[in-house]
Amino acid sequence: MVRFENVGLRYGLGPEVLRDLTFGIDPHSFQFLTGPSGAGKTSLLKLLFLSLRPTRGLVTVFDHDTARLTKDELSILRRRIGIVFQDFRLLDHLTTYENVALPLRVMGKEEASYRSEVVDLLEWVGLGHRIDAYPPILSGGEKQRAAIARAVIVRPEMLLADEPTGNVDPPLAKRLLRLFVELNRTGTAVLIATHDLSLLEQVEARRLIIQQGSISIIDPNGEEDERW
Ligand SMILES: Nc1ncnc2c1ncn2[C@@H]1O[C@H](COP(=O)(O)OP(=O)(O)OP(=O)(O)O)[C@@H](O)[C@H]1O
Repeated sequence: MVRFENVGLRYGLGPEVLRDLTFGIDPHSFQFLTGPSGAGKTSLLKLLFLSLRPTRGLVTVFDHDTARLTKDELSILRRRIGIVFQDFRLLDHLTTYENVALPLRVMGKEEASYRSEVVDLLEWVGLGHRIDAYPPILSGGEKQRAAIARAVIVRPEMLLADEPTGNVDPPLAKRLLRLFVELNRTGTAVLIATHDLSLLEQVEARRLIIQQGSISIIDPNGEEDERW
């Protein structure tokens, strides 16, 4: 589904913040991305979401060499990827319901075909009472849950989440993790960037560890992954 070969990234004329990344993400797989603050997790997510291009190396997503794609082709590929940004990126002039329904509207679906699904999902993430509220009056944790609901509602082929439980308490974090696990069971490849050790302990999954811009991989058996 995704393949990185000797990928490096620098911002402007600065030092390389990611170097020599070689790894892959399989369809239907589940993995965590961990590492100290500033190690390069968000930068790696941006490469995966095709919002940044590498300064060297090869990034292949859904069998496309991303360096050869036009802007329009990139945005078509991006629709197959769901993302939960660390800063949520909800639209303040739309209600919680409208924010979550937006990707379905953009896909041209009729509201009657998705309304109950959106409402059910909002109730599941504990936002049933916030359906008609606008983002500026939501708490950080409520915004985070709305952002997660917006990313999962379309059942993307790959879901990327940047610290998706950073603003909620442990029981709610567990519930949100279950949502990601369920989504993964229905076929979505999931990658969750997190510092939260208790989250990592709840699911036996592959770990991509970024340290000082380099990657190492631990498979669910606790051994170095030999495939890449
Ligand atoms: N737009 C940018 N311009 C210049 N440098 C940047 C930019 N974005 C990130 N960096 C630098 O790249 C490095 C990696 O940052 P990144 O945000 O990817 O780390 P992170 O692992 O996600 O950190 P955190 O866990 O704190 O969110 C840092 O040194 C950061 O200062």
